[in-house]
Amino acid sequence: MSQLVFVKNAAQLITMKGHSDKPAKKDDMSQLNVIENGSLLAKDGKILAAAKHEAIVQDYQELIAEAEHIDATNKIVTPGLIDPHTHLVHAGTRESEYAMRLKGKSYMEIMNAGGGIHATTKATKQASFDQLYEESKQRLDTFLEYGVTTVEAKSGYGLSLEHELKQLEVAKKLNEDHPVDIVSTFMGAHAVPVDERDTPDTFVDRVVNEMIPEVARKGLATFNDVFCERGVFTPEQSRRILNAGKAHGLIPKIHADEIEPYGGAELATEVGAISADHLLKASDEGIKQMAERGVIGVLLPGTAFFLMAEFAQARKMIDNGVPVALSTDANPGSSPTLSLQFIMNLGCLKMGMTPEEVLTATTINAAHAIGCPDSVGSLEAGKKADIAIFNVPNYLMLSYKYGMNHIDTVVKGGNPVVLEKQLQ
Ligand SMILES: N=CN[C@@H](CCC(=O)O)C(=O)O
Ligand SMILES: [Zn+2]
Repeated sequence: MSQLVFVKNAAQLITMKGHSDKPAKKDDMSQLNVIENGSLLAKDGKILAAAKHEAIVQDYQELIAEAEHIDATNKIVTPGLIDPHTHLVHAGTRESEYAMRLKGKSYMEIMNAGGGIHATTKATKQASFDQLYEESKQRLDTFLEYGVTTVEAKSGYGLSLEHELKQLEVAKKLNEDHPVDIVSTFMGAHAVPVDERDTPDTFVDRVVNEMIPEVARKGLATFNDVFCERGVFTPEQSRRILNAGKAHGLIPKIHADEIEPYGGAELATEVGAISADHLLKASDEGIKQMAERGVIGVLLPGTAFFLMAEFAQARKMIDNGVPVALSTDANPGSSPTLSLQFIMNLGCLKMGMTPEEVLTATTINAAHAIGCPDSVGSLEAGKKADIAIFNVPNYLMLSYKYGMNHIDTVVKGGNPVVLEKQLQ
């Protein structure tokens, strides 16, 4: 028997229809395709129809009679949110570094002294598969409770073949076991390990010759990422790593221009990256090139907020034609939040984005940034029935009542997985 779910009478059904072929940019980022008093019928995990309530009732009477009903009266319905940049799989926390930063130490000072990414690498290497799985699963549960149904997850706290594979295998198993879908990125080049055997260049050799081929052979990642930043990997080393990934079928992504302008946005364009992420200090030339080549800017305002740094110039990027997506950057050092709703708030309040643009940036543009716009990111017939129902009467409320979890119900692949939570 088929499984039928009927989400009915939404005050606003925000479909995001019409942006699945290419990411939305400029004014198109404001086209949400909202249906007032909308309903949605899903069958066997896929969306059958999303339209005005009366129209669906007329066309699908018999199926509706058999369906499980979810009442969305006075609520809004959006595609399940998508987080296109997380460091989901890691062990431990770094609250002592947070306290140090509050007293004036910088993120890079802490990392150069052996903390930062190195501290989480040490904890992640020591953690068993099961411990990593359990810690990461709890984060995924929270993502889901906040309306996120797909996340990208990077490795990068192993920094050796064995431990990078362990992180990616944990992500693979979680993808199999957990309702949230995971798209994996290999990020062996997250830092040069504090290990006397390696110089930066010999470590890059290992990433290129040892790790990338094995990750690709095992089919453990779709994307290949690098932390291109002064004191971490140079643009030349990053180019080498991203091109090596491409040769093995891994699509380039890049941590670009986070701490200082370093040519990361330009390199993303040159290597044909699907996205350049962070971009707090991206140059005007880099922004222009990204717009010309359609490289998605994945902006991470939680990181700027938490590092007390300047925010990326989202307004300038959007006005110049860069398709923008938003993400938590969830990680224990620079952005320990799991709330993509709060990131949307920061997009509006700190980066000059509109409530419409932040919805585009966390649904269909985020889907494009991780290569799955054909299956998720909008409420259109044929796509996965990944649905977020928020306990607010209109989408402006998501931005207006900031810092809260407005989720009421989450449907994943046609299954109600978070049910009727009270407004918190
Ligand atoms: N900047 C590089 N990597 C992460 C932070 C990782 C960490 O501090 O553990 C980021 O995207 O912000
Ligand atoms: Zn990151």
